[in-house]
Amino acid sequence: MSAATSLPEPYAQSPVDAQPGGMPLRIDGLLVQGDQGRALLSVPRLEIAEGASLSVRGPSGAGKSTFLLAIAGLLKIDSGLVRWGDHDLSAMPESGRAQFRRRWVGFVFQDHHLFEELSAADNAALPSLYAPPGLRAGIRQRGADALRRLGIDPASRRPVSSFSGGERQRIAVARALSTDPAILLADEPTANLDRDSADLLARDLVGLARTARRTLIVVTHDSALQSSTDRVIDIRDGAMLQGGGDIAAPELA
Ligand SMILES: Nc1ncnc2c1ncn2[C@@H]1O[C@H](COP(=O)(O)OP(=O)(O)OP(=O)(O)O)[C@@H](O)[C@H]1O
Repeated sequence: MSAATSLPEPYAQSPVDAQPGGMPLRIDGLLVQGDQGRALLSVPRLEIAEGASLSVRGPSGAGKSTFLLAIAGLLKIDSGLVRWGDHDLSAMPESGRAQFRRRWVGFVFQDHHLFEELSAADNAALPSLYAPPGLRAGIRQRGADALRRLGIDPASRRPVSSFSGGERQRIAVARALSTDPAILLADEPTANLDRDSADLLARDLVGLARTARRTLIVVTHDSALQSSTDRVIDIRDGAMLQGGGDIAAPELA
């Protein structure tokens, strides 16, 4: 397995790019409840500027994935506001949230959610199935480019079931990047990588947020990734502890 290499070109330079930049996030009084009505997550207030990057940390079971799923529109929000730019997820039905996700969000799941029988390139290009015809070739191309830069051969026809854990993780990242998302959300994106590959991926993801003004939020135990993002917040027992409030994007040099 070759080490991950850097992602040198800002994604904004792609010819199919239709994204003006990232999107600011505003959360107010967010509450997510579990099946029995137990409070799984409470976030009183959080504002993140477009182009800012944020790490979320906390012990197992604290509610980190719940936070990510809630701001991706993958969970029903019981009360409060979750708004990306002008898009109020908390007021949308599931169909509207799904549309929003396909258009604006790249999501790296903790367990990758790959299609085992498909190749790396087909997995990376999956968002093209839902995209308007005019954007499909660009998504496929961008998925293949991201795979190559992450050290995976996009020409391989092997099913992803035969790939290692770290390779699968990078395929999941390439898929999230294939649509050039305004918002990139990733659950433990470096968990299965060796130190060098993890550092390169961290640098590239944070660099992408900065140069192309994408909004990046990662759940991570990786202290190197945490320290490369603009802010770190802690979630414990379903509550945001510190570091909330306003998170600004850094000025470009
Ligand atoms: N639909 C649900 N109904 C009830 N409880 C739930 C539901 N979904 C998640 N939980 C519980 O909510 C808590 C938070 O889960 P979550 O996956 O957000 O934790 P996490 O911080 O991401 O943990 P890890 O680091 O282990 O992945 C856990 O105790 C989990 O079992």
